[in-house]
Amino acid sequence: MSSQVYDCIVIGAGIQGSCTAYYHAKNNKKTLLLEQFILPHSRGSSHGQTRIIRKAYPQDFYVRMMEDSYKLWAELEKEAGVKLYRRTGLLVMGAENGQQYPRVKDVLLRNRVPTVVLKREEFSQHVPNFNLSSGDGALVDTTAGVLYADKALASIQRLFQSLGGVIKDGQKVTGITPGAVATVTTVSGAYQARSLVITAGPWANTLLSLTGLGLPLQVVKINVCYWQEKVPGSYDVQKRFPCFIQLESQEADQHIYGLPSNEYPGLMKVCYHIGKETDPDERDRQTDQSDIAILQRFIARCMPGLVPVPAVVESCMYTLTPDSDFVLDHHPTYRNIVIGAGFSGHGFKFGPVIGKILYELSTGQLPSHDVSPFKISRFQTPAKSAL
Ligand SMILES: Cc1cc2nc3c(=O)[nH]c(=O)nc-3n(C[C@H](O)[C@H](O)[C@H](O)COP(=O)(O)OP(=O)(O)OC[C@H]3O[C@@H](n4cnc5c(N)ncnc54)[C@H](O)[C@@H]3O)c2cc1C
Ligand SMILES: O=C(O)[C@@H]1CCCC=N1
Repeated sequence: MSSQVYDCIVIGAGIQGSCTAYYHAKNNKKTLLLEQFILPHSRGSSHGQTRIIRKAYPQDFYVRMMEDSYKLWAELEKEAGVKLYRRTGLLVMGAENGQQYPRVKDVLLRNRVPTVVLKREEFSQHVPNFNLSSGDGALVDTTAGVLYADKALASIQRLFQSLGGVIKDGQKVTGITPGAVATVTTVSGAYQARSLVITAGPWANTLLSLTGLGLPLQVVKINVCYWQEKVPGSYDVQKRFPCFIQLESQEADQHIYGLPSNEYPGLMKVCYHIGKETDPDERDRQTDQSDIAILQRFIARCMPGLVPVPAVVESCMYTLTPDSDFVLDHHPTYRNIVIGAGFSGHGFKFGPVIGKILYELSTGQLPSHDVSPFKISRFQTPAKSAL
């Protein structure tokens, strides 16, 4: 066992764990970040080149957190000297008389987020090569855009190390002994700290079971599909094509979302916001493609400039809570263990603000945002008894 006692050990070096570790180190806490795989890796939820950043949400609390997150991303960008964000705008479409679109519109306008509501007759002038569904409204959250995810993750880990933080990768955590000084055992060592933060993504429940806790989380595999432009450049970021979210559609109950052609020239990323359940260690054995069939129908109808057969399919995982809101809380039995989990397919953009909140919780400070929507006690299923 290493004789050093860290202020904090963070378990899991995805975006949430890396940001949490960074804010600890920035505040002079001796911090160890443990990761099961050799970094970088593509087996969790934070890999890939791009993610959407937006304020368009149906809940005010997410808009408020995003106000902070945009500022923190800008600080990180400056500190790292790497471009992490590109503004593209986000086109949001959904039934004018539906449940979701009017709520997103109200929340954006109430929070004075720079928003353009598009009239149907001017839609195609602003958004070429896209068919707006009948009955749908459309608006643009103009400050939204693309985050360069892989670059962001690598930059934050580098900044953490430059602040004196220690990363040990290839160190799968196999045991946790809670206590005022907790011990974390990995496949090749044991480490001690006064506080622990568990940010294990799809493996959250595997880790939490080591502390006697289970959360109602469901892990699903997402087919990350890229679709070829029939005419090169039609949906290109350089031509200012926006990101989009189609809230409800005739093809699907869940959102369909897309990012302009960027990382793979001539290929636009369009995905379905749900997938089929998987064991995170067996992700590639989950071969269901029903989401791809939904996307093909949507693309054929609404995006006639794309070939309706995916050109590239990559894999990623969501860890869903029953209400799609995150878990940001203390462990119910061990106060010096803090949990960040269940980011439900929309957590990347919040990385810095989540890192800051988890740092505040683990150092006993009042969190800078209302964390009541993220408490474990909201789940009906009682937490399993502690060890
Ligand atoms: C296809 C797709 C598209 C998405 N699009 C968006 C988007 O546009 N905008 C957005 O904001 N969000 C988006 N998200 C969601 C976002 O990417 C996730 O919410 C976020 O990456 C979750 O990060 P995490 O750190 O919780 O998990 P992860 O990135 O999975 O990190 C957890 C880490 O813990 C490690 N770990 C697990 N167990 C152990 C152990 N025993 N010992 C040591 N280490 C361990 C894992 O190896 C992993 O590296 C998307 C997600 C997917 C899959
Ligand atoms: O978080 C996001 O912005 C994306 C797009 C909508 C569905 C989930 N992820």
